[in-house]
Amino acid sequence: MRRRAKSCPVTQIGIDPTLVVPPHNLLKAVCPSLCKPLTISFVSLPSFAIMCSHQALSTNISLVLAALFFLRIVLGSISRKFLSLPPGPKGLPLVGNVLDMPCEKEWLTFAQWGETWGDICSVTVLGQPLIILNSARAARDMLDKKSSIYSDRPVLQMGGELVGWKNTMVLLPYGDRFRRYRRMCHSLIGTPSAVKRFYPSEELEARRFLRRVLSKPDDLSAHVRKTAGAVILRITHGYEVKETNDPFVEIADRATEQFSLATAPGGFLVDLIPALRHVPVWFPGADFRRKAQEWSQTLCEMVDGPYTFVKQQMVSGTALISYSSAVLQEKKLVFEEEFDLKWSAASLYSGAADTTVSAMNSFFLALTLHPEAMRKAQAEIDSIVGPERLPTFEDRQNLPYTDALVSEVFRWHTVVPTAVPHRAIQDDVHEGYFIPKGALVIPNIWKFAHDPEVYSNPFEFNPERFLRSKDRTPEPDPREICFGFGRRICPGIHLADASVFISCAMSLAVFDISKCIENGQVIEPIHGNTTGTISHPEPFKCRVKPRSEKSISLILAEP
Ligand code: HEM
Repeated sequence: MRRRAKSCPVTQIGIDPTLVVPPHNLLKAVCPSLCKPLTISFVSLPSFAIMCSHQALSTNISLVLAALFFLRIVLGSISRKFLSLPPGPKGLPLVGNVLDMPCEKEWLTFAQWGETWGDICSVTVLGQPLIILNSARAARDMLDKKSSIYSDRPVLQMGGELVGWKNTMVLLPYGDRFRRYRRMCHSLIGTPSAVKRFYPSEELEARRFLRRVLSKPDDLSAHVRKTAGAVILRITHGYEVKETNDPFVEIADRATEQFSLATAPGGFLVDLIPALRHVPVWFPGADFRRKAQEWSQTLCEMVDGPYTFVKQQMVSGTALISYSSAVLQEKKLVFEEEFDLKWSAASLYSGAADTTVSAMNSFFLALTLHPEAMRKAQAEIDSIVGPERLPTFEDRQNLPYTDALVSEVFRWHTVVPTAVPHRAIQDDVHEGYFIPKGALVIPNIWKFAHDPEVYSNPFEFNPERFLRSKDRTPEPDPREICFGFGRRICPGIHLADASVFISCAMSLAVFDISKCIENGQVIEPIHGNTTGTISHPEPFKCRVKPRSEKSISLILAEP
């Protein structure tokens, strides 16, 4: 209550054009009798203007405006006392809904709450309000249309503040630095046409992927991971990874693993008691401080190593075209610009690596489970591309089924099921609910992608849902939801889409994917989702073999 009163600039109720519920209706809803004086004041304003002389008019207008201003403050603060958070399960005194919070796959519990409490529901955990959105409409209304309010990120003491991940885009507070990172990303990878300059790198790395799979098909998931790292390091820093023990890939894998540990909910007491971050490193029991120092070191190595590499390549004139070299070649950077460039490039690396791995693994799982979809896509590729070459980006527009299959991969297995929480930068009133400053808003993307009102039989893998036919209009493109919302929407959306498309199309062209047979038994894979901000399909087995001799020669041919 005290927090609301302190940070409640009530005047914004009246002047914020993004509010869905007009202030008067809102006031009427909570306290009808309070609305009257306010309405009268507005109505009577024109009659003042007609009756009075110029000076008297301006004095009167000032008085009326001052009165209105005052009334709004008073009425607004009264009204907010009557407004409540969106509905949700009732919590306990002090700790709130701690015991209701799921330990894993929180998107399933959130979706159940949505069934009971509606598209916008809430819980409070140790005083922290969480607003859960269970429909894409609600997410667009709040996070897209009111993005000036809902674009901050939570403050994480261990991972963000102490280790330093708050300097990467995903945890960067909303503000000037955030806007600079986003501007840089936008100019380099923010549109499908900007991403085109990286098509040759994408195609090259996808070919290398095919070769790795051909030589060691049993290590499929390691190849998927290596390729994701290779693609993004090439694009961000023009760096070509080594086939084994690449130092940058290793350090990045270590840093991202430490990120997961550092940001795991409940992992560190300092996240609950922020004052602990001031405990000196030498203090007995302050293991978390020493761990934070060690992890911070790894993070800095991940950020500085590839950046130093690009700079050396620029000096020697051998730098490949990349996100970093494009900026560096424009001008000499001052300290702050250099900081922005290297941390935004590292943000892209950490944002890209694990997400595309998850999408590619679900592609292989989907084809293992749905050979009919694989055969349709292969027939399409065979007829359009022919047997003499591999598919390229130029073929995409002529491969509608393959394209629909990629869309279905994004929808069927939700890579980032609950996105990353958005944080309200100020108080808001949304659809009659009070959303306090600091509330975390969580879009349940998994639910949006499996909403039976939007996607028919949502648990089926069915690329046809995205194709137009006589008796079917295509279902909505999942890219509109799977990459998040508002000013925090994934900056890698076009790059991710390009990477996943080309790897899928090339793999379909040359490999058959099927269920494994062990000791005469068919191994039936199950589509399960791992818990975590980035969810992967549960490990599964599949068999990948070249479709023909011709496929082998295509894979081995030099580009
Ligand atoms: C299948 C692939 C991917 C999916 C499904 C995905 C999804 C997402 C989602 C849901 C968010 C949170 C958006 C929000 O808070 O509303 C996000 C953020 C982010 N993604 Fe991606 N992403 C993918 C690939 C990539 C790639 C390839 C890159 C880099 C090139 C990238 C970089 C980032 C960054 C830096 C953020 C943080 C943005 C911010 O906080 O402002 N992602 N992504």
